[in-house]
Amino acid sequence: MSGKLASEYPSWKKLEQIHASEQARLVLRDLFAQDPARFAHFSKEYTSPSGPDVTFLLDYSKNLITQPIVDTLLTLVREAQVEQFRDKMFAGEHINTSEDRAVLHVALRNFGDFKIAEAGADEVDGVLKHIKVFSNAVRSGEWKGYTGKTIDTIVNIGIGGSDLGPVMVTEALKAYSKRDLTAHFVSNIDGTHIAETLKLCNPETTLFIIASKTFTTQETITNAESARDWFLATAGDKAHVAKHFVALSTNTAAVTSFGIAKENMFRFWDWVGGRYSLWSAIGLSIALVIGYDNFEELLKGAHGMDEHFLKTPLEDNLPVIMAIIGIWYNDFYGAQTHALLPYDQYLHKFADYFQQGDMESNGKSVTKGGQRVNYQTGPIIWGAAGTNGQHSFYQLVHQGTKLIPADFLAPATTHNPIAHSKHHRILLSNFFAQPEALAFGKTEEEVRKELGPGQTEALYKSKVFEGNKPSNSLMFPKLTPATLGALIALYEHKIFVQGVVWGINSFDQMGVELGKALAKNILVQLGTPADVKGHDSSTTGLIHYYQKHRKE
Ligand SMILES: O=P(O)(O)OC[C@H]1O[C@H](O)[C@H](O)[C@@H](O)[C@@H]1O
Repeated sequence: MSGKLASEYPSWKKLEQIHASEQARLVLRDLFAQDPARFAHFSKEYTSPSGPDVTFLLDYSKNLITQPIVDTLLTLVREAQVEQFRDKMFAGEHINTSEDRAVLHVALRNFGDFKIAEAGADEVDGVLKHIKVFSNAVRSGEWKGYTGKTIDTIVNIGIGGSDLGPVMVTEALKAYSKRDLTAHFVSNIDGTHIAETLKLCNPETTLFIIASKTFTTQETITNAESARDWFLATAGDKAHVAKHFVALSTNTAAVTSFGIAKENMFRFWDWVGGRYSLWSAIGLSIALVIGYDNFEELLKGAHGMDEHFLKTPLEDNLPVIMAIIGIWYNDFYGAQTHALLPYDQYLHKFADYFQQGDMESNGKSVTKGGQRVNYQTGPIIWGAAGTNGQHSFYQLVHQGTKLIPADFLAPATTHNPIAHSKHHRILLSNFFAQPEALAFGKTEEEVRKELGPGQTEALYKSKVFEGNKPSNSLMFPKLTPATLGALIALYEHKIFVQGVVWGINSFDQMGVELGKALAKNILVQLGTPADVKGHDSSTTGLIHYYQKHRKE
């Protein structure tokens, strides 16, 4: 984030040379054969330095790396001044330069530990208390709807960072949820999303949570207005809105003008980026679903990782290690994507969540100093929960032409040990088998031996697995709130490190603006063909087609 081009660092050139000269020798079969202690050399166990117990194992031995490569990548991290920028972030310096803002999601889970000098950082505790009191009141049934009934349904209306974090975490921690409180999440402007959700709700027992940092997002405000109309169609009196609508926002004026009382607004601050906001008031739906104490465990688990990131030497620093491995493939091997593959059904939204977390952060092509980069920045993030992916896209990962680095994640113990954990043992056998198959493959010799003579050459060849496909494996004892908090923070800091090395601003999102502006312009032209002006022939043709075929 110094704004310098990463390719100008001496170690970048060195890494290019190493890649060119060593690539042919970076073969996992050989690397493991040469070093029987490779696992010990390239794996680390994390233990939370404070707060609730969190441990996990990061095995990064199945990567196309050697110690000199790791050392050179760490030098790159030093040359890019990652440690200095990390310290600036924790101190509240305005490292989001384009918006002149601090980047302080770490302050939301700090519990008075690090000293942070930024307006609002001292208000975090007050908001947490507000979340605690409110979520307890709703969960206990003390908070009543306008006809005196207990709330049994919550609907979070938000999009992007005001949706994905709560969705991912409430799914991930479903085992901790209050089963008689149903949670829905409405994000899409497509009326189908709110309409189908409202069919499942009773206005007397539903609480709407309007989650929007800016409170100006078109999707969220439109959905919130439709929800309010639906509610008032039954409730009648506008005064009842106070019992059924709360807001999570930084924009008090817009919240009150929507009709939500000030005391029903949960605040946060401009130094919380949308995609880093689940730790803030945006987490209210999480606290409602899993209870405030579990929400606090999530935050404390993340805080432990913050401390680890802040205080651990680079060579043992897990976010740094994951970041440099990613850079190695992204920038020197030309890998375009990175797959997140949790072998845990509860984590089925993990990749969706980090699509925004990573791609909105590091999807930039200009440095902080305004120079066009001459290397690859953020990877395409994708993935799905195992074993589902094995039956759809793993074929390409194993035998396709692309290099797809992947992270495999799994808990040692399941929350659902049905059939004496038979399911879990089968799940884990796949979790162990896939990285092994990717790394070591199957040689033609092995295939020939297996099939015997007399087969076509094409058949022998089609059954060869080249192997040498890299992956990280991340295993933890059980998916607890604190463990999840630590895992999310691990990836957040990985993204930070990569952004600093690439010299980009990971904390703005200018790239989403153009489409928004064009859509606004088009919205007022949708009436008649004569209104459609100023577009290329393709866009004009598409709008005309719509105008010809619409029924309403
Ligand atoms: O929370 P809001 O202000 O409604 O913003 C919701 C989302 O809007 C935009 O799409 C931004 O790019 C996202 O980062 C943000 O999370």
